[in-house]
Amino acid sequence: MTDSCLNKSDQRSHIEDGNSELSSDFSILPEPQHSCMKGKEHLQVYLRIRPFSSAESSGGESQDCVTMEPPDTVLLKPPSLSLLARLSSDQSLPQTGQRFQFSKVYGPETTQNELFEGTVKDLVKDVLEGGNSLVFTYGVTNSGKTFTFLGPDCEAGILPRSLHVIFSSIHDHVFQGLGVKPHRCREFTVLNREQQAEEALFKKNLLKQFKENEKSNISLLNMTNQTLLEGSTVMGTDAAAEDEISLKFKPNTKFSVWVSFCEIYNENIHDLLEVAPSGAPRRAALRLSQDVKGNAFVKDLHWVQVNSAEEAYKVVKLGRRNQSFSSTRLNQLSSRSHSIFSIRILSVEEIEPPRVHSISELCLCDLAGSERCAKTQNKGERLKEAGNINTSLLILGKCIKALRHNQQTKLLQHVPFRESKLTHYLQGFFCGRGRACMIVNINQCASMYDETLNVLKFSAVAQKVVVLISRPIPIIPQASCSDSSFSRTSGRKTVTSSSSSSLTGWETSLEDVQEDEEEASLMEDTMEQTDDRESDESDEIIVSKRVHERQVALLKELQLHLKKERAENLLLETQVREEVSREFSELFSNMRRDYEERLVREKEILEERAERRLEIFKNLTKKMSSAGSSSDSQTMCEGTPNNATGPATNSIWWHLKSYRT
Ligand SMILES: Nc1ncnc2c1ncn2[C@@H]1O[C@H](COP(=O)(O)OP(=O)(O)OP(=O)(O)O)[C@@H](O)[C@H]1O
Repeated sequence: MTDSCLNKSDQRSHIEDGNSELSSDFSILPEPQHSCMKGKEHLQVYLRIRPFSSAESSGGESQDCVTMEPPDTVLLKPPSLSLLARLSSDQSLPQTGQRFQFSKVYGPETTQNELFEGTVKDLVKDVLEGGNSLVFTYGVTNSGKTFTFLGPDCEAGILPRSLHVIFSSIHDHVFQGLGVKPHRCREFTVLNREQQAEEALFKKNLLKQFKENEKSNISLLNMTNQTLLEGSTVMGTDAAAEDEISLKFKPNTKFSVWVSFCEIYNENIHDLLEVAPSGAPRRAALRLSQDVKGNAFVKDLHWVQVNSAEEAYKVVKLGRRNQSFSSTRLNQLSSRSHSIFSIRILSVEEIEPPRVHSISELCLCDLAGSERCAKTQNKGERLKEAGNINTSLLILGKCIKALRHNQQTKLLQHVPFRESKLTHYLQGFFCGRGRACMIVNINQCASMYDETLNVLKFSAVAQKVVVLISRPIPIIPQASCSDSSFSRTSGRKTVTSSSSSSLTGWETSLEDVQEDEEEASLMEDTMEQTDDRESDESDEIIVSKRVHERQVALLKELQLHLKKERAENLLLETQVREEVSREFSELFSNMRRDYEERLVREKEILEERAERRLEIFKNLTKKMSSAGSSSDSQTMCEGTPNNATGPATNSIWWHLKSYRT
């Protein structure tokens, strides 16, 4: 049953793709109007400076280009050999350097734990409380993004630390059932027994694959001398009891945690948890779809339910193993794709059937590094990868710039979210889905000065972008089954708590549901499904009529309110349109008047000039006839004045010449 539900909704997604709301592309991040909005804040931008490697130190890379000015500023000075420095020395200009400000700057000595505590932990807390958050690492190749994101086992990065904190905070409140699963972008689906068995099998096979791969991982590690894929424990010995976040647990409420892992490689999305077809070099490309609200989600992406941080970490490692990375001149283990690890937490009331109260998400992205092909000396496939990486990062830059522009001026600029898969996927987080944080990584190498300067300039713009933070409206927990279900025998369709809440999200409200016909019909589909499922169970009346009537009355009242609001909006829009067209026609008629006046003036000037020339010509002919000398006139016709003919002839010759030119 749910299968067909999924199919239908998936088909719908295709249609929605075309109907997506363009308005969000012009997002100016308006004042929060929605009841679920919490506020707005600047995009948090943190800077991490990685230490020199021994090879870099001995190779003369250390030229004091980067100076930290704690807590939030960095000074970048050109090295003696950089292009800019050459220019400035040529022109005898002082080499001053540029200052950049961040939310906070973390120096080379910063430990992984200090960075996590100062940047991501707060976002994890927010997600555990029902919010949505995005964290992404940004920087040039070999700047330490993957180290920050994942890190070696002995120095776990932000991803394993987030998993550790999530599970140590919810400890014995993990919902281990497979009855509810995240669906699309902000919904969930209820699984029947068969589907639950399929989920369990998929997870079992995945973890089995992990075991099989462990041996080959170790041989890979020996080859590359990297530890990113090693081991199976989260954070090794670094884990501490104080890492957990204290939460207020509602009675009977548990947390169902699901994870997914995908990469964007050469503008194609691949599921890193999918087994590649035998012989195929790569997994099938997945589609980026949208729900009716224009929220992007990856269609057919696998979501795996995890019961512990260790289990989740195994999934991370397995996905990482499938990710595209290769050796370039600048980095032995360079990520050739943007990887996106998502953790969705469903807050579930443990009753029969389970009821979902909220869905929240922590999205962690490790972006591939921008690179100069002259420096990496990439060729063939690597060059193509680099081109795609640079293009998508460029578009991210354009989006950030346009968002910033739209916040500063009234004239809205198009935000090109859809020009790359990465920005399209992340769009929601820049337009009110939740909090966003960027960790900018730089290395201090003198040879990377120009690239680092560009990264810092981009960060300075990003730092000023304001993002809306919305919180999901919690689904009001219903006291009992009888309060939440409609009677079959009263001629209505059965709605279980799950279907009524399957539209949960950061921007779902009654308004959304009623406004959107597609959403409503989707809800009806779900109703039908549930209807069939319930029909097997009982025909009993399980409705509290009083509650039902109250809800119907509320619904009618809201509908009326909505109609009124729509009418008002329509009126306002008409007025605005009229005003705009009036202003434009006034502008055009003014322009026309101006042009006409100019034309008249030009005509007058031309006439005046023509008359003057005629006058000159007449005078000339008069003078010529009075001069009378045939030899003079002959000389004039040949175009050469003759000194012997006297000043009058010369002056005529000069006038004629100037008249010709
Ligand atoms: N804070 C740090 N402390 C110690 N070593 C670091 C640190 N950050 C990065 N490194 C080391 O620097 C090298 C490059 O780091 P990393 O692979 O994370 O770069 P990257 O930005 O992800 O590169 P790419 O974009 O090419 O994948 C690695 O050897 C890593 O171990």
